Amino acid sequence: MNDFTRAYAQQLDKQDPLASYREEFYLPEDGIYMDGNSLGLLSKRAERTLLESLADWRELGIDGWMSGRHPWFNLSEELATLNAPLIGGKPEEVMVTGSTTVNLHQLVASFFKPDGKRTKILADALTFPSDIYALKSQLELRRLDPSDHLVQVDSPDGRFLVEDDLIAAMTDEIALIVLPTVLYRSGQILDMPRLTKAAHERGILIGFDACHSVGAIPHDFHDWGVDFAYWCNYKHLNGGPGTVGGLFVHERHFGTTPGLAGWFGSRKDKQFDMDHTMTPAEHAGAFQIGTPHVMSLAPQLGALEMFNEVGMEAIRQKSLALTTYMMDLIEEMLAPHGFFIGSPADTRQRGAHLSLEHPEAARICKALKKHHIIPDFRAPNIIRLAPVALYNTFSDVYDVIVTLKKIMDDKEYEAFENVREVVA
Ligand SMILES: Cc1ncc(COP(=O)(O)O)c(C=O)c1O
Ligand SMILES: Nc1ccccc1C(=O)C[C@H](N)C(=O)O
Repeated sequence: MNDFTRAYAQQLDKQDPLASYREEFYLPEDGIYMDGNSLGLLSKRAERTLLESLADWRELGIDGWMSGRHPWFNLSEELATLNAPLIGGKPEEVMVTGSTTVNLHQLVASFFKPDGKRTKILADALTFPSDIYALKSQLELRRLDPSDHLVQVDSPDGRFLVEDDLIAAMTDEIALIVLPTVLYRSGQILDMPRLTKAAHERGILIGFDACHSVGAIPHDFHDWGVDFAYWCNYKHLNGGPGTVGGLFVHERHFGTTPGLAGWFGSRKDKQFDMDHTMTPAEHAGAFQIGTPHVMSLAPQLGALEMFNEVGMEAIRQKSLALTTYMMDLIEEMLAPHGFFIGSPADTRQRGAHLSLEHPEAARICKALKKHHIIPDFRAPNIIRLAPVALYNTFSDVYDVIVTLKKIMDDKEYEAFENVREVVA
C-alpha cells in the first residue's frame, strides 16, 4: 500500500461488505474503541435478548425455565448451537457454561489422568496467568508438585512460541497438553492441527484456550481432532462483561465422567428425578455444573446471531484487512518513534489484534485515552490494538494511528506517569 490519506481509508470503508454491522452496536459517541479483544461492545440485538429474558422473569417467574421467549432450561444448549459453527464443532460437542477458568478446571479434572510415567502437564511460558494458576492447583489437588509436573515451554523472544519446541517437549512423561489458540499478547496463532496430530501420535491429550480466537478466526476443532477447548464469550463475541463461557469436548470423549459433577450436567429428562446417582448428559452437556447464569447468557442470543449470519470467513477476511492496513500505517507514520510490532507479519499466524511494543507504553495508552481512543496495556511494554471486523472501520484505524503519531511527535505522553492503571 502506498496511499496514506484519510480519503483512501474512507474508500476502503465504502467497499466493506460488513459496513452495515457497525450500526448494530453502541459505539462511543466521541471516540474510537479498539479493545474488543478484552471486552466486546454491546449490540442492539444483545440488548434486546437480555431485555426479553428480563421480561420473562418479570412476567413468568419460575415458569421462565420452560416457557417464555427463551426458555432458560435449554438456553445453554441453544447457545451451544450458535457457538458450534464458530469453533468447528458439532452442536453436541459444545456447551455454553461456566467461565474460561472454571471450564479449564472442569476439563483438567475430567481429562488429566496421570498414569505410570505419564504424570505431567505441558503448557507454555506465555499463556494467560489464570490458566497457569488453574493447572498448578489441579496438580496440587492430586498431590503432584507443580514445580516438576507443570512443564512450561519457553519462548525464544518472549513474543512467539515455536511449534517445534512444543513438539519436542511432548515426551512420554506428559499426560495432557493445554495451549492457547492465539497468544493474548502477541496475537500469534498456534498451528493447532499440527500440534494436535503430534500430541496424538505420542499418546497425549490436547486442549486449547480459545479466548482470543473465538469470533476472531475460523476453527475446525472437530476435524482437527482436538480433545477439548474452552473460551470466553465476552471478547470478540460481545456477550457482555463476565458472560458465560464455552467449552468443546470431542465426541470421542462422550461418556467421560465429569471431574466436577453437578446436577446441570444431568440428562435433561433425568435431572428433576432428583436421584442421588447422576445420569450425565450423553454429550458435552455433561460438563455443566450448576444452574446457568441466565441473565448473563441472554445477551449471547443476540450477539451470536450476527456471527452466524456473517460467517467466520468474512469476519476473518475483514479482520486481516484491518490489521494489515494498521501495520502499513504504523510502519509509515510511526517509524521514527521506536515502536516494535510484536505481532506476526504473516497473516496465517496473526490473530485479530496487534501488539505494539514501546518502553513508554503505559503512558502512551493514557494519552490515547485522553483522545477518547480505547486500547489496552499489557505490562511491561505492550499497547494492544484490536480493530474489530463487525464494528470498526478503516477510518478508525487511520484516526488511531494519526493520533498516535501526534502523541509521539508532540511528546503528549510525558504528561502522564508511565505506570499501569488497576484494570489495564
Ligand atoms: C487467554 C485467556 N485465558 C483465560 C482468561 C481468564 O478468563 P476468565 O476470567 O473469564 O476465567 C482470559 C481473560 O481474562 C484470557 O484472555
Ligand atoms: N476478564 C477481564 C476482566 C477485566 C478486565 C479485562 C479482562 C480480560 O478478559 C482481559 C483479557 N483476558 C486479556 O487478554 O488481557
